[in-house]
Amino acid sequence: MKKNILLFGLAFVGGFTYERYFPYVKAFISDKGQKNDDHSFKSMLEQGNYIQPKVIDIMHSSPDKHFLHNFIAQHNEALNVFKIYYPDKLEQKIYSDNLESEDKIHLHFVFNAADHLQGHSSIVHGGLLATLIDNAFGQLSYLASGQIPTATANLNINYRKPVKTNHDYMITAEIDKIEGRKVFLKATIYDQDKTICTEATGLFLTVQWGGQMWKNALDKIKEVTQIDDKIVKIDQKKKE
Ligand SMILES: CCCCCCCCCCCCCC(=O)SCCNC(=O)CCNC(=O)[C@H](O)C(C)(C)COP(=O)(O)OP(=O)(O)OC[C@H]1O[C@@H](n2cnc3c(N)ncnc32)[C@H](O)[C@@H]1OP(=O)(O)O
Repeated sequence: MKKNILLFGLAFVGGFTYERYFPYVKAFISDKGQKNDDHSFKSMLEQGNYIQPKVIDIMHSSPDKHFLHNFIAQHNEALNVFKIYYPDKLEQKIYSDNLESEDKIHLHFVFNAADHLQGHSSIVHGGLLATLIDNAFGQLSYLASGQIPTATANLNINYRKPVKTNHDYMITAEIDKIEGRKVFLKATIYDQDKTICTEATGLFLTVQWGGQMWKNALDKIKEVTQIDDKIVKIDQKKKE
């Protein structure tokens, strides 16, 4: 009888731990099923000490996926490359809730759209570019406003040159200014020769709704990071 209770207890704790942490641990160790891990901007970003935000990996593997992550997961063949980068210094600050207003918050987002996303033949649909820019702005404004959710109030896009399918492009998005609840942003899409293909500006306003799943994902990262820290400390003690 005691043995059965013990086994039941172990199964419960094991199941709970698996359910709670597995998606997040998996996100850290998996290759996220990317068809192509390489792209034209990789060495430039590595040299600039850019890294991929862990929260994005987590959204890919988490049941709380939002629209773009669902879209990518469900249409695995739509984007050959989908990678978001920001300065490595920024990551540590975000997870330690230590982001300061003078930190120059920006991100780079490399994408390569497959034929599935063409509008005209071999040209990426402008609506997809708007979506990618909108999402980049959403992420940046969320971080810049101290992890308060924001909503798109205004988005302006100038399509200067066609963006081709099956080619690598980089979106660079940055904060222009912040005035109270208003976050003003700007973005540019470059091709591999640094030619500007698309320019955008946006106004995002902080809102009371919609941010809980991102907050949960960030909290999970903090928990997993704390677990990692503890393992590192235990390993260090063993060596001493
Ligand atoms: C690393 C990553 C971490 C994860 C990150 C999370 C990623 C998430 C990514 C997902 C991203 C997905 C993103 C999405 O898809 S968000 C979904 C699409 N957007 C919406 O659904 C928003 C719909 N609109 C609204 O709900 C309201 O209109 C909002 C909330 C925007 C403002 O209504 P609210 O009642 O709150 O404010 P207010 O009207 O008193 O105005 C306040 C001030 O703002 C000024 N104003 C307002 N509108 C405009 C305008 N259009 N141009 C210029 N100015 C404008 C206004 O004049 C006033 O100025 P002032 O008189 O005070 O000077």
